[in-house]
Amino acid sequence: MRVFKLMGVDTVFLTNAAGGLNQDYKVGDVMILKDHINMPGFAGTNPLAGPNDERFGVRFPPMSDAYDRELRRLARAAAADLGYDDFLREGVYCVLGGPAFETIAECRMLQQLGADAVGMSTVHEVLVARHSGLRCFALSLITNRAVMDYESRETANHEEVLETGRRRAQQLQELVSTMVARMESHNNNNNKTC
Ligand SMILES: O=P(O)(O)O[C@H]1O[C@H](CO)[C@@H](O)[C@H]1O
Ligand SMILES: Nc1nc2[nH]cnc2c(=O)[nH]1
Repeated sequence: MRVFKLMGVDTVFLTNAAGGLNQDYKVGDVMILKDHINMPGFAGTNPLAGPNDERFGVRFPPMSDAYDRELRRLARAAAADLGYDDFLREGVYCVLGGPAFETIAECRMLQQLGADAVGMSTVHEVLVARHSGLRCFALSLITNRAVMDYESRETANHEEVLETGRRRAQQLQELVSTMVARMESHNNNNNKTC
């Protein structure tokens, strides 16, 4: 993220595969991140720990505005125009350290804490990006449903994650490229009026 910042990048798009905790979510849904829970951060694991590099940002950066409101609005509009409303969601992503998938008790706890999806990435990058003042937009593909029921015979597995990723890849590409095209056209129009 810091190299991007030094290269003059101002906005980053992040994507991940995640397990669905929200009982309304289905495998194949695409969730716009509106917020996150940084579980490793509760135990002091944060990429911003250690001496602050003032060239990039302040010691105590806010995170209540981590996921850009305007880009989320743009994503909802682009998804509606592409006919993706049926599988578009907006919710809270919780990061855990991995690499093991969650226990049933952990999934139940995360759901009660307000998380809609659980994964192992993205939040570290967002913390560093926001510290540097980059605008962030992130999407989770719900690749599997978190196992929440002691009667269930299902288990999370990486093959299902990869398979769901392959199934939605083209639509995710379409969503991101439509957003980027609209951002470019917006920027060009603004430059003309300046
Ligand atoms: O977060 P990404 O890398 O998209 O992938 C998620 O899916 C993988 C597990 O199947 C883990 O790598 C987890 O972090
Ligand atoms: N932690 C976690 N990461 C995932 N990545 C894809 N699915 C999952 C999941 O169920 N849990």
